[in-house]
Amino acid sequence: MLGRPKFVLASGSPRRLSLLNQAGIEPDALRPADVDETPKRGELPRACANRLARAKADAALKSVQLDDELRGAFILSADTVVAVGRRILPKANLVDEAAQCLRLLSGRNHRVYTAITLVTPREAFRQRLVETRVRFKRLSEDDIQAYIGSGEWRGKAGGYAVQGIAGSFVVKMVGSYSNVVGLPLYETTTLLGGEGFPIRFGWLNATAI
Ligand SMILES: Cc1cn([C@H]2C[C@H](O)[C@@H](COP(=O)(O)OP(=O)(O)OP(=O)(O)O)O2)c(=O)[nH]c1=O
Repeated sequence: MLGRPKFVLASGSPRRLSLLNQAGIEPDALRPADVDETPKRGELPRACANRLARAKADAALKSVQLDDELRGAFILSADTVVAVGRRILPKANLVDEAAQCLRLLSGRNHRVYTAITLVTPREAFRQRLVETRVRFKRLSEDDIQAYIGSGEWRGKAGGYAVQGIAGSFVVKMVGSYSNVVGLPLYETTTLLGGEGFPIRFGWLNATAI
């Protein structure tokens, strides 16, 4: 019997790997793509997420094509963008960037977009864009400084990680939670299943606590 098709995650994000694992998918290889993630001038949030997910998939495909073990694998990439209106928030790497993001998000609604790109074994590209609306409580300057001290914002789009302390900032969320963390699990598994990748939860060992 043929084994399951190979699967490559084109991401260096530990969150994406753990979300995939949560859905019962263990990648055969990780191929993080080194792409310039700077939004283009005037680029809208959805377009930016779509473009970057596609660029990560393109880069991973090039590396997979050169690898005898992985050729013909399914490849999945993703990009998460946090936006207030048309404005794309940075992936915060500096304290000032994170503090500015949090001041902007305080007491307001924002949107989190994750684009996923799937490359099939026949090298067809499939793309999905998922949107989640999030409302934060009002954050005092003390809240912001305490959060900055946690360091949890580092490398995160919009300067926060909902899976940590910032989960308690959320007054309301409309849409997928896993999408905010970085990989929308319903859309990912549906897309993969629709392209013939076996999604069989029966194979799983239960991990929920
Ligand atoms: C909003 C939010 C983002 N994030 C993370 C998800 C992504 O890892 C990151 C956004 O950056 P991305 O550029 O989407 O991903 P990445 O550079 O971390 O990984 P790769 O390109 O290799 O796949 O922010 C959280 O972990 N929690 C959150 O609540």
